Amino acid sequence: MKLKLRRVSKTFTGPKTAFAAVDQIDLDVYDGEFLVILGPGLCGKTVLLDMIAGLEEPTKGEICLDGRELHGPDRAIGMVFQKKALLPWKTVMQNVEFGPRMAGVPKGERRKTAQKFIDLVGLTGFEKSYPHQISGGMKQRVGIARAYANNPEILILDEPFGALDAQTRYSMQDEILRIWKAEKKTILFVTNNIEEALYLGDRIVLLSKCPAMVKEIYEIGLPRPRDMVSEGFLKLRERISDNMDLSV
Ligand SMILES: Nc1ncnc2c1ncn2[C@@H]1O[C@H](COP(=O)(O)OP(=O)(O)OP(=O)(O)O)[C@@H](O)[C@H]1O
Repeated sequence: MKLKLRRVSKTFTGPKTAFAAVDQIDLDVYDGEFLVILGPGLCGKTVLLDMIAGLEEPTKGEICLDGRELHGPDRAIGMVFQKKALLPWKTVMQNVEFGPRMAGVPKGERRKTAQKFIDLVGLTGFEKSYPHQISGGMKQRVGIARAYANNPEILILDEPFGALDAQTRYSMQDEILRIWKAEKKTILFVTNNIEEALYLGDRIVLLSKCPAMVKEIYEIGLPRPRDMVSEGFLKLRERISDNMDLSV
């Protein structure tokens, strides 16, 4: 077991009100798996991820990585965001080597690491480009390379392809599977899109509407690459769709 969540809850308290965003989530994430967290819009997915990433402290419950309880951000956990993740004044290379640089990795070594992941995400030749000079899909590739360059044990991707056009989104889904197979790191991938969840995940954790609770966990036994119009895929899509709370 890589990551363990036990009765993790988050309530935001204002001067007069309390708002429960996440309610008693129990979750086990296996080493090396591709786990998808699926839930309707505004159900509390980002709040849950922020707690795993150490950006928010749970109100109750505990989060353990390899048996050790997490408090605050941890280098073992890397994040790829939907947008605004890149430093606009830095080149692709500088963005990817930023983490290792902050960690004090010597220049030669961090260049080598950054180049490896730039190549892995298919951006060879764009090292000197700035974020405004590349497309949305390419920016997400840089975000993925940057997260991997920090050598995390778990990668969290929060709706990373949500802002991309449909065609780019499909190709990025294949890319992330290819990278996951090559690097063998545990991935926690959040989406509100059932097809995307079914195309990618070893398992899908379906969350309820806010406050987020685990509604059901699906083991997706379908072979990869998955055929989105196969009978198995469509049946599972229907089952999940029937079980998914409507957005807000
Ligand atoms: N710091 C905060 N203070 C108060 N309420 C918050 C805070 N952060 C999030 N919330 C509330 O928690 C709920 C869940 O938000 P969250 O961003 O986790 O949803 P989500 O499932 O990630 O949404 P989406 O699918 O749109 O990305 C929302 O109603 C939001 O307003």
